Amino acid sequence: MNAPLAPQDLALQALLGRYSVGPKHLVEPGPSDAELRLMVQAALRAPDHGELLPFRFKLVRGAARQRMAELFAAAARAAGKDEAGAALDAERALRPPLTVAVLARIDLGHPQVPAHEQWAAVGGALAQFLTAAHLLGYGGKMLSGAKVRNADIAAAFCAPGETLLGWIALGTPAKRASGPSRKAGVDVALQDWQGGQG
Ligand SMILES: Cc1cc2nc3c(=O)[nH]c(=O)nc-3n(C[C@H](O)[C@H](O)[C@H](O)COP(=O)(O)O)c2cc1C
Repeated sequence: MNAPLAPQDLALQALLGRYSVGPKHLVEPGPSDAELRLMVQAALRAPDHGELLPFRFKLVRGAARQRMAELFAAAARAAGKDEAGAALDAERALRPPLTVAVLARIDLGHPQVPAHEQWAAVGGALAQFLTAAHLLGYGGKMLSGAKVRNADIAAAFCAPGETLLGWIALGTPAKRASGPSRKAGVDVALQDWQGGQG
């Protein structure tokens, strides 16, 4: 019999088992308000140089879902899609039990923290948010697409100076996700620095 896993091993096992779960595999319920606050607390534990908080999570709930669907449909038409394509895009706004818009607030003139460090903090926050969702038993996937650059959509979600990164689809996973294995990834991502160039 295997020795029981220590709590820290269980946490690591759960961490290594996080895969994105796409909207078509997400069912009700989505996370509660208390769980969402925990997920944002986890996001706030990401490294953030200068504690600039260069991100915001905006919940799309209630009547706002229909408004987002209308914006998605209009963006699809503006991009030259027919009515069937527009309906499909509108459906993307309505399908997940909960959608969370992710916004970046990058201070391009910050005297100590360059933009790339602020973007790193945004990515860290996103990863922590998704991992916390997974640890709470939910599935989710970060999605963007050309619509994040649609002027009407960007204006609807962003305050001045903000960038719309995309939307996290969240819900209960209808099936166990097992995503890409990335088995070779560690050998690519982990290297010794040889002391020379590059
Ligand atoms: C900012 C951002 C935007 C993304 N946009 C999309 C997208 O529009 N469509 C998509 O299929 N995956 C998108 N992805 C990738 C998925 O969220 C996911 O990371 C990828 O499918 C790998 O799956 P995994 O998280 O299980 O490793 C995006 C990821 C990030 C960080």
